[in-house]
Amino acid sequence: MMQLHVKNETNQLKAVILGTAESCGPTPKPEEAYDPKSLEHILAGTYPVEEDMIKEMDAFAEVFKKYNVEVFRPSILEDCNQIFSRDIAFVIEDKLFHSNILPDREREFEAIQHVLDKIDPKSIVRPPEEVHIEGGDVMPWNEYIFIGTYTGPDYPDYITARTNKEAVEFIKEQFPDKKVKSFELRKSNTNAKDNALHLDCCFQPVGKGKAILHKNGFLVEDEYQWLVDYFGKENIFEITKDEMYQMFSNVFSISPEVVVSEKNFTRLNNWLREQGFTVEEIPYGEIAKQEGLLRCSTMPLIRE
Ligand SMILES: NC(=O)NCCC[C@H](N)C(=O)O
Repeated sequence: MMQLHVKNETNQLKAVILGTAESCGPTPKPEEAYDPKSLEHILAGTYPVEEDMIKEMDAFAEVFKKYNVEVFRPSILEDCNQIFSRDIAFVIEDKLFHSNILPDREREFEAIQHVLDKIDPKSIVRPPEEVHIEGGDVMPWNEYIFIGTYTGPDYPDYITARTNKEAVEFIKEQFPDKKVKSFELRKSNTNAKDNALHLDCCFQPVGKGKAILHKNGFLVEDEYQWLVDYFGKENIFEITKDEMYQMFSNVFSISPEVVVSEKNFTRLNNWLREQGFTVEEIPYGEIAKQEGLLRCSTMPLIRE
């Protein structure tokens, strides 16, 4: 049996699910897009092709190999986009939660059954139907759990709003000893630069107490300010609107010392190195066109 263990975003990674771009299907029709950045590339004729995305994910898998991380891949479903494993499930402490994801993406979960079979069924939790939640919005951070949400009355109008207020209440009930801190995110179905699709699209902790952050991703200034005060201004790398769009906050920590990042994120990668991190740079610019990057492609199962 596999013993799940995830307390935060950065402890030494031992086992992870990494998505796959194999058999991800043809370019979607505009009406099939479920995020504005994919839509933009569908309309411009620049939507990424399978072969290029497979190469990018292979490079990511190589980094895991270098650091002796055990990697599981989803089984391949025909013509199904399975790149973003992060959202379909998430682990907090010793429990794996089966996300109530966008219905268009529900199929992706069945492809990790071979991993679920290794886990004690008592450790697998399916939230009730009214709880909408995706792993990109959930970040365990030691005594805290950070959650990105959207609670406006127009929630049903946003295909980009994935985690609702029922989810925040549900996580609070599941972890009464943790401090659950939620953040209202800015949503746009049509403009990717004004859309924080998930919390990890505008914020992510790195190391033991630093963070990457973008102010405009947050709807409530006090909530953004809470993060600045919690981490300390000197420990924050504030990214621009364009850098959020490029997915700068969606790098991925293998340990408190090692961060996997996109090779063209020069300003961020230099800052990380100045802070003492080892930066493993890989190409991920094609996958970025689907409004997800490295954190989105992974689902950690065990961190030390
Ligand atoms: N955690 C993430 O931010 N995941 C990225 C998911 C992108 C995908 N195109 C979606 O809209 O669901």
